[in-house]
Amino acid sequence: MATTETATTAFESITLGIAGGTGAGKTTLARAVYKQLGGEKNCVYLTHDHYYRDLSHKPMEERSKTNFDHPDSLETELLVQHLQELKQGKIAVLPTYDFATHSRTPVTTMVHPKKIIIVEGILIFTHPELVKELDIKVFVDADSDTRVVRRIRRDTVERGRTLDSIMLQYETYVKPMHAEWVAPSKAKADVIVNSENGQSTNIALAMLSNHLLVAGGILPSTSNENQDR
Ligand SMILES: Nc1ncnc2c1ncn2[C@@H]1O[C@H](COP(=O)(O)OP(=O)(O)O)[C@@H](O)[C@H]1O
Ligand SMILES: Nc1ccn([C@@H]2O[C@H](COP(=O)(O)O)[C@@H](O)[C@H]2O)c(=O)n1
Repeated sequence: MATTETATTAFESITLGIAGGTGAGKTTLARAVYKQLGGEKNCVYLTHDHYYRDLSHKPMEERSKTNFDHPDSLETELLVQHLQELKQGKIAVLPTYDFATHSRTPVTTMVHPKKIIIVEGILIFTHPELVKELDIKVFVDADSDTRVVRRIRRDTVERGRTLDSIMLQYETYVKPMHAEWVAPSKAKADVIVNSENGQSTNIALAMLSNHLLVAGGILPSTSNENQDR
């Protein structure tokens, strides 16, 4: 049957949301899926981390005492706007963020719409408007001891933090906000991945990649369910 395309036809894309506590392995899984699906050829990668509110107008001491684990610390409405623009086939201009200074950088990234949009962040399942935009929701789970050890390693190496500051921030904000916001948001997930277990992560990667390649129209379905009889 012939189809009629109009200028208002929505761009067909499928969105994958990856949530989970700090250090759970969200970025690792999201990057692996992105790579497996052909990288920038087929995918856009959006990290909620780049939407932290800019604190450059505040003194440094005040900035570092901010609760970055509460949903209000992020400009999620801008992420939703970008997601909607991409789904409508429009270009989106994304912010970037500097964890060392707790501020947005002057650099923006222009991204073109792609068939697969990957969105990742600790709090992405806590915002109803964002949840509505996600077709597949994955929660990456790991024990809190595992996550805190991973975070210490990462934040000292990549985010310019001291051990004392990481521990203080963890006790004051990260742990209580995880219990209040992140852990309950697991109920929104379609799939829960156990990142303590390498095999679980590998299986999830293979299943998600296969599903997205077909659902995103990159590979034809091998199922004969829909064939004419
Ligand atoms: N399944 C895993 N097994 C072992 N280490 C992992 C696993 N997933 C992530 N890591 C390591 O833990 C650290 C934090 O992972 P990351 O993906 O950045 O977590 P998140 O984005 O959830 O904060 C990284 O150093 C990463 O290499
Ligand atoms: N200026 C900031 C902003 C955020 N954080 C912490 O980042 C964590 C989320 O990132 P993950 O990659 O770990 O998921 C979150 O727990 C915030 O505490 C920060 O330290 N400084």
